[in-house]
Amino acid sequence: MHLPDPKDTLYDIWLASRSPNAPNRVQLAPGAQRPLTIAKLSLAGQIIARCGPGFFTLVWGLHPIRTLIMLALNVARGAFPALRGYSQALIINEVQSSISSGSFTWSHLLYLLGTEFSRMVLETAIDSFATLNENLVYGSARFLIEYRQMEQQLRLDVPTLSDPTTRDLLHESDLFVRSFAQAGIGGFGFGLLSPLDFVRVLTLLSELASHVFVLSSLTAATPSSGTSRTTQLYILAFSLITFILPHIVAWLRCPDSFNRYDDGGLPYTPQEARNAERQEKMRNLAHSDPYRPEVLVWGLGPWILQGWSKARRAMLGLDSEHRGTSNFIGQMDLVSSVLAQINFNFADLMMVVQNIPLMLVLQQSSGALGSLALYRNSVQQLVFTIRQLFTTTRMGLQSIFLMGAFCAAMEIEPLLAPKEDDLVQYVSHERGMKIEARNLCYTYPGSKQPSLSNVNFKLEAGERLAIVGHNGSGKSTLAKVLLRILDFDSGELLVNDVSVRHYNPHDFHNHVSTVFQGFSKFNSTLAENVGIGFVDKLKNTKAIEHAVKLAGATRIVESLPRGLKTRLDTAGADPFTFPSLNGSTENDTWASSRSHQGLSGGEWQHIALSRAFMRAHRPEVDLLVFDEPTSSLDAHAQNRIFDTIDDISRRPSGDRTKSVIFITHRLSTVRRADKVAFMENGTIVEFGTHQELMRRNGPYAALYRASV
Ligand SMILES: Nc1ncnc2c1ncn2[C@@H]1O[C@H](COP(=O)(O)OP(=O)(O)OP(=O)(O)O)[C@@H](O)[C@H]1O
Repeated sequence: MHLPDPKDTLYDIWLASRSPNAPNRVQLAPGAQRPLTIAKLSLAGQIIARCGPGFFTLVWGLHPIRTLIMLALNVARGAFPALRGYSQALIINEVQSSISSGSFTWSHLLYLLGTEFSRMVLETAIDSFATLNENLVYGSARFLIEYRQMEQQLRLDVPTLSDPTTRDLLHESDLFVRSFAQAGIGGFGFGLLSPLDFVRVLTLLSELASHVFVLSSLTAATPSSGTSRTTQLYILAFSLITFILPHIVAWLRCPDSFNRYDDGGLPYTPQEARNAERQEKMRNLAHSDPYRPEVLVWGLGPWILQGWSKARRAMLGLDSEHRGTSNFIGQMDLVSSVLAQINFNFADLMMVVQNIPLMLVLQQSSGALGSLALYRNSVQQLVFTIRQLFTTTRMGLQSIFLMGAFCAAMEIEPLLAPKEDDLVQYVSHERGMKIEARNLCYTYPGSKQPSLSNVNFKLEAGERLAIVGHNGSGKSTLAKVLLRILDFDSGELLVNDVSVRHYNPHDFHNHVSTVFQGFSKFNSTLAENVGIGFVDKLKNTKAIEHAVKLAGATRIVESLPRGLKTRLDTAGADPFTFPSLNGSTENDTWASSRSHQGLSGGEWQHIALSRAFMRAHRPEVDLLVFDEPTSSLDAHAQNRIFDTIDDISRRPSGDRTKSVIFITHRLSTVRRADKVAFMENGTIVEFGTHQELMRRNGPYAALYRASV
């Protein structure tokens, strides 16, 4: 049993909360409910102690007065149902006694109804004000939490996000954020309880207290009846038991239905998590446009439907296939249905028994009908409130763990960010970036084979390096390591004679420009697709036109119906529509959808190159990395791109100002490089000028001869 240690971080505590109870069970799926054990309660206590005060101060600081009003009104709201019942019972009692005494008048009845109506108006007014006030407090808190989450998400780098445990942490942190989405709007969002919903607990407690008060005053109503206090207590206890018993029997039949969130929205067991994942995967395959051609060509429809329906049926508990296959399970079904019937009959019986204390109350309160109705209503409400409190507390416990995940996620530091003491400011080199790799090794998380092993090379400032090699030899991985997208496991990478790990990646990225092999295609305008290469100039049409010209894409732009403003159709490659970054007023989706335009693979490559050229020519950029920049371009376009890269990376006088690395399978372009690195099995096996390597007559020479 893990008990928190003062040295444990929030992350450790969150991690411990996910460990299963029994040693042979698997780790709880992200979002799965923690079992109710002493150890887990102790962890929950630690989370509250560590991140509760900070969190609540944060939310409290948004609207202190409104939050106070919200708390007070939620206590008051709790008394409303009992008050309502009480007031309506009084009316019935008065009408009953006036009829029996012969003094009934319609005007008196109207007066009573008028009083009740005024009470209702007042209650509604308070309720509306409370809701308005609450929405404001909730809205601000929701924004703050979502903002913090977005801010942190954007700080995190690829290695941090590749860690499976970090991904689980962020998943739970996201559930916490989602719990705010519907907080306060009738019920708990996604079956989750946000910390703001804790005011509901106040309401429930106050509701509970008011029902108990009404009930005790009813049973103690007529001392003249001669019933002792003990008997009155017995009556109350008896009626409570008769109302609670059916719930207990139902719980014995199916404890899970009481334990879990009742919207079925969250996975509970690892099996459910797997089903949820499969269901989602199949749904995406069915709905997503980019997969459509292959779904059709390979005839995947039935397979998708079958996979989805199996997972979905299991999620919805409709999996009769499993139930029908085994005799034992069949028998269990029979037992279960008999139990259900017994439970049903039992509930019927209880309805009869529940009337016994009612009769006693009726006898005590001189046969007042209002009291009878009030009594019955109060007991029902009381049981309902107790059950709600139980569910809320259970959900509350889970929300504490999710809050722990959120707070722990906020503390994650990006893996590539250097510690403050190690930080070195990047200083530009006049001739470009100088790079030296010493025994670089890297294995992707979860992979057994290293993708880079003992990579050694040296690139002087201003030099051009071509990286070539067979598929899967590690070229793109090396490019990502050099670009500080990925870290390396061992070895050294010196940039301008300083270990690259000392640079802040954000600072370092200001000095590079690149085209990735799998560059992004945004479902947005052409201008935005290019402009995001240098966000500062996103609204600068001239800068975008210049970049487009450098990439030789002017003809493409001119051929489009709305030029730079044409929305590029990615055929769903981008799952979400790229938001209008430049605050464009083009909000007529219908009109813009008419001007959607698809591009060919080569045209898209021109757009990606334009994006890189948005900043490539800037003086602060010291390194250009192109991963297969011309793989889809014709020979003329390819030559023009390499000429442009050449122009950009030197002054008019001819002096080099930028280092260039390009990865290519088109070996005819390699002659443009000063050095060639030939990669095999994750390492550089040959390094030198094209002529040197040809003279060596090794694997590079063989590949060159085969391809040219
Ligand atoms: N995200 C990943 N996770 C695990 N392994 C990966 C990942 N990406 C690449 N690899 C593996 O790393 C190795 C090198 O891949 P890389 O993409 O660097 O090769 P490449 O030389 O660029 O290939 P190509 O010429 O086909 O583009 C391959 O064996 C590949 O399977």
